[in-house]
Amino acid sequence: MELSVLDVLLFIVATIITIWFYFQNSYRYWDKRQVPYLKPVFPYGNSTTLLQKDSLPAGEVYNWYNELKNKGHQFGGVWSFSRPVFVVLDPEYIKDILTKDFHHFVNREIYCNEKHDPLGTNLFNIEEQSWKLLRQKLTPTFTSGKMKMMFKSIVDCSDNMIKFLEKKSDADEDIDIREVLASFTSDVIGNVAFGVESNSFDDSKNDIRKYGKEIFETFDLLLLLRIAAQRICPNISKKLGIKSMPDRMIEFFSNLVKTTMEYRTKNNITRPDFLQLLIDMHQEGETSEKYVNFDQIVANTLLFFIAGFDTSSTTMTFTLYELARCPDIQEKTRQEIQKVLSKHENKLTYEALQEMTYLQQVVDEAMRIWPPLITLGRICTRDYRLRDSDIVIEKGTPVVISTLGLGRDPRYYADPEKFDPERFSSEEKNKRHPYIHIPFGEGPRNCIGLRFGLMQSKIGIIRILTNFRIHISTKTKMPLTVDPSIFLLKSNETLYLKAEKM
Ligand code: HEM
Repeated sequence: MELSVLDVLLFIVATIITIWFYFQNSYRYWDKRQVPYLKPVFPYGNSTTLLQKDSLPAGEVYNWYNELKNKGHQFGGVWSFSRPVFVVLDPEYIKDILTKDFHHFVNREIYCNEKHDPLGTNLFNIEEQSWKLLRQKLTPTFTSGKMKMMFKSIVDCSDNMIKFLEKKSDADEDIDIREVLASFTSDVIGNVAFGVESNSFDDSKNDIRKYGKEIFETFDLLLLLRIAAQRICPNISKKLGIKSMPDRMIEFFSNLVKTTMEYRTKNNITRPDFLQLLIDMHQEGETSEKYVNFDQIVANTLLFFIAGFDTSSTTMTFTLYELARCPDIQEKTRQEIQKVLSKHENKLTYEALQEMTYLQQVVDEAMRIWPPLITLGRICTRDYRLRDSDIVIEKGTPVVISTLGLGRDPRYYADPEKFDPERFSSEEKNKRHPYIHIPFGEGPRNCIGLRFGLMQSKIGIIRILTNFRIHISTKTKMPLTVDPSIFLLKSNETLYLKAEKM
């Protein structure tokens, strides 16, 4: 049977009309459930940031937070394309979802395909029982004892950064501080996750740094299409078997782990790092409950690298930005550091770090304004009735929380743009709901690397502040603004600093 042009045209029109009806039906979802909502636009729903050039959807949740807040709501419904999404604003509801009723919200809605992409199946992505088991196995890797063991490696890695900054200071050159800190954290995580002694300051094109850049800084149309497909029909996109990263990247990291494992086993070498802890678990054998297989080792060392290096360098970048803008606070922080160090024979030790309480306030305040992960997400895994209401969040509904929105909400922080570490004194902290400041997430699925992330960020800041006075270069366009196009926080402007030797 031959089809005429008219048949084809009729088919296309019928398909468009069917899709349109499907979307319109979905756009009645929140109204039917008496949940306040933001008006959607066909076919994007409320994901209109996707319309912006070079834009991924990270910033949209912040916009949803503000729009719902301005209408006086504590929660609300939106649509990502045709898919209903639940946005939570109120800290007490956030506490229910992340902690108290966690068993209804165990998973994240992240693309994860165990069959086709074993290396994408890491702790961040996997679900339910598999997640629970792996989290139990990996938790002992992040105890304070293990952090103490890795402390010296991090301090040693910071030497190269200080040497680099000294050269820049002598030449009176501007410093792209984000790039410097990304090199430092890339060296640290390369060292503790893969056992590689890299120096990104001498060899800025080394492979670990190169792939790190690629993971976070490459915009790719395929990725954008995949996100759109996932949101409209997550089950179908899962079955397509697309991998989470390019084959050559997977191959590079698998080979790196394989070679290091073989070398250590053959030469009977052990090192104080994450990789060693995973190798030890692997060597316990399949019958042990601690056992992790080779793919799990690669997937999770890679995850530590991805989750650990950009988040920490972002924390340091924005802390230094605020300290450079506020010389008095910079001086106060330096004085505390020097006072504590003098009590510890001028040695930077794990114990000395724990005593620097003002530094912790400074980092908290920087993460309030600039949380490295601006959105937290969960997927409802069992129907859930919202406290004191008849509203039921149905199984399969994505739930999102804006850490950026909470941190900049004037209801919680007067003059939210102002950098003021006093907001995190114990007295001030006690006045606020604890779920307003959650830069590491909360509940059983919070950041497993919190201790490590804070430790390496503080070490970087201490090393810089004890060697240099920092200033904003005139080359920096101020004030910095948030780039909504990527998953992790970044500013639209490059932050250039000047470092003055002390
Ligand atoms: C300052 C640095 C860091 C920040 C701000 C940060 C922030 C976060 C946030 C917000 C989450 C999501 C939590 C939630 O959904 O409730 C997370 C999860 C995670 N982070 Fe971090 N992170 C940092 C450093 C690290 C480091 C250094 C590592 C590893 C070495 C790491 C590994 C992970 C992992 C594995 C998860 C997923 C946990 C799970 O699903 O069980 N993070 N992080």
